Amino acid sequence: MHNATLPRPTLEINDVSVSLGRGRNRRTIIHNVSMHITAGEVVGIIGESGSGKTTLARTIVGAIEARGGAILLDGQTIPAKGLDQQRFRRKGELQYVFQDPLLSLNPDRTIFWSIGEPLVSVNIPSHDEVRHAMTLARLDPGLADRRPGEISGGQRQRALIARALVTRPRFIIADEPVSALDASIRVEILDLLRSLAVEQHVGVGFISHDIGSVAGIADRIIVLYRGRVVEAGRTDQIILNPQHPYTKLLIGSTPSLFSRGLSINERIALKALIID
Ligand SMILES: Nc1ncnc2c1ncn2[C@@H]1O[C@H](COP(=O)(O)OP(=O)(O)OP(=O)(O)O)[C@@H](O)[C@H]1O
Repeated sequence: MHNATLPRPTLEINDVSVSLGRGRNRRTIIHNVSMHITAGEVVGIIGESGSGKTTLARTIVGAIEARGGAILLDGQTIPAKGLDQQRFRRKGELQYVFQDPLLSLNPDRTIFWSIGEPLVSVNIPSHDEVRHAMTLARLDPGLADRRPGEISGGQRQRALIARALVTRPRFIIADEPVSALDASIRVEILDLLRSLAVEQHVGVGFISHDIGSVAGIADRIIVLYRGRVVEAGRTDQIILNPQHPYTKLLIGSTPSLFSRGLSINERIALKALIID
């Protein structure tokens, strides 16, 4: 049921369960997960490898059908399948950024083509729309005619973010968007995602196995463990006063820089010093 007390616009994940695999191998990967993301905030979703982060992300964006529960945008259930779902996805209000830009960008096409592609089903992408998305993603519009192999890894990640931004989404789910990047580029992408939330009022779901990155960018954190939310709260609360043993373990291995009352921007800057 929609929670009437939530501020809007809000993306709500309501008691969602997901089962994957066939026959005897079928098992439940996500167990009754509830969470929400409000426009203008970054919500970190943290968990170790295999905890179900990608499955949850793909379910939120409609690539996997939930077994139970609902996903709502502004109180309206997002259609789980069929034409209604296609119609919803075409509007591009909810976008997904993958970890690996090389897998997501067509190697034979220009960056311009890849960024404009999500618009193709609605209209022919204009130069202005693509340039605007590139500018928002802090990607030099002069790179529009290059192929993915002709730009750097950081630029490719920005191209992927521009591709998500071209439909002017209200929510972006970014799945390990910085894991494959060098430390300094990682910080730039974290800063970019943070700015999209604060300046463009986009709601960002930021998925990572790295508590340092999540703590550097998120307003709130959700801790996923074996497909269940074991802890959720404001970032400083979770970092300074973790309750669940698994969260304690995650935080125990992270330097204590976060416990000194630093602002998010200071944390993002410091992240450059403590990564890896
Ligand atoms: N199509 C599938 N069929 C069956 N099991 C699957 C399928 N996809 C994922 N799983 C299982 O679901 C569990 C969660 O996987 P998922 O990729 O969501 O985790 P994750 O937290 O994103 O991990 P990582 O950080 O390594 O990407 C894993 O045990 C995985 O083996």
